[in-house]
Amino acid sequence: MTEAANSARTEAAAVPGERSGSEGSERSHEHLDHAASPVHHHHSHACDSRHAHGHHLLTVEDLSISFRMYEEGEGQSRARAYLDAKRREVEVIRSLSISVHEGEIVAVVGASGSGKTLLADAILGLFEPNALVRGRIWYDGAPMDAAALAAERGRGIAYVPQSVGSLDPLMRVGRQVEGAPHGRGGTRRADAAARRARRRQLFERYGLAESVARLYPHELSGGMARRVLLCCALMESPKLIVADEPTPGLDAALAAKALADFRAFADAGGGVMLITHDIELALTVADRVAVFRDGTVVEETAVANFASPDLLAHPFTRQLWHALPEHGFTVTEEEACRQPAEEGALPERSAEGAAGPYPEGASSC
Ligand SMILES: Nc1ncnc2c1ncn2[C@@H]1O[C@H](COP(=O)(O)OP(=O)(O)OP(=O)(O)O)[C@@H](O)[C@H]1O
Ligand code: NI
Repeated sequence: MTEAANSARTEAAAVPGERSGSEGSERSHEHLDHAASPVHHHHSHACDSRHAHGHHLLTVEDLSISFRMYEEGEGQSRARAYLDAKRREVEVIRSLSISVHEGEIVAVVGASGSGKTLLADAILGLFEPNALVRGRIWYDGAPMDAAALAAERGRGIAYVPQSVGSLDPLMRVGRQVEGAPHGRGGTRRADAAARRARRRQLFERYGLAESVARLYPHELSGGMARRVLLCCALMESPKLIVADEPTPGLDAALAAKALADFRAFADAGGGVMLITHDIELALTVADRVAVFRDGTVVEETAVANFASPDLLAHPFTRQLWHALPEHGFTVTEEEACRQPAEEGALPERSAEGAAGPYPEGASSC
């Protein structure tokens, strides 16, 4: 993608609806510490033995993200205000490590609010003004700080954001997907034509009529907007795609198409981090699953290990296994609130009082 379109999209992506602030992106660079030397060949997780993976495209090590809440402590001495602010520091991601290799899809599954989008934000170099970020991130073998990550956004690392509000509201979606052409004169015209052809191909693949290219984002339905975001990511030749909940709003056929495209992208040597709350979906397409709970990865395991709960190491992952519809019953809230001490098989229960696929549910715990 060329500079203009990329920066347009980048700026848009820096203000994705809910809770981002563009001013925040620069502020916390110094907090992503890079003291250690690159250790990207180090494996501490279980790798998929079926899958002869290539090198690490992405390694996140010991990532922690906290938010400072500033409301308190005003009108007091600075020292007092500092202490109050410290006390109001809320850690949302803690000691998180995860990696994505060439050729694989790693699904990140976890309940709503467990920190999945924050992980994506950190990988894309998008930080809130009040965020404190610590840890190490390597992309394609190189240690990265926030600025370096932001520079890869839309280039080496494509992002399918969760919020459809991240499209540029002032640009027709066709141009937005195509991006501005590279080069000068004839080269530029050829590049523009090639981009248009590629965009048309993607629109056709995702059932977007050619007339959609002339629409502005606010004229799209939610599902159309999501397909446009997918087309944006697939337009480029990134090495890594970070897709945050890319399928809601798509019907089954379109969702399957999107997942098949991620699969093809990975099979061609790319890496995909597929963030989803839908573990069933994750199991159909991913090579490995990183199970998220309360801001950290409690287990990173091969999809094949979901064949039996005995192959799963963490009690929470086993609870997820038991909660899969094909295993006949779900976990009640009471069980969900129990501590990992009760590691054995959960007693069989009816679906009554089920807390959904995530044992902690919406958290009445
Ligand atoms: N700027 C912020 N200040 C304070 N807390 C924040 C901020 N941004 C996010 N959080 C908190 O961090 C937690 C994780 O949020 P995140 O969006 O990463 O969850 P998620 O796993 O992506 O959820 P979902 O599945 O609903 O998208 C939430 O509790 C959220 O309230
Ligand atoms: Ni999210």
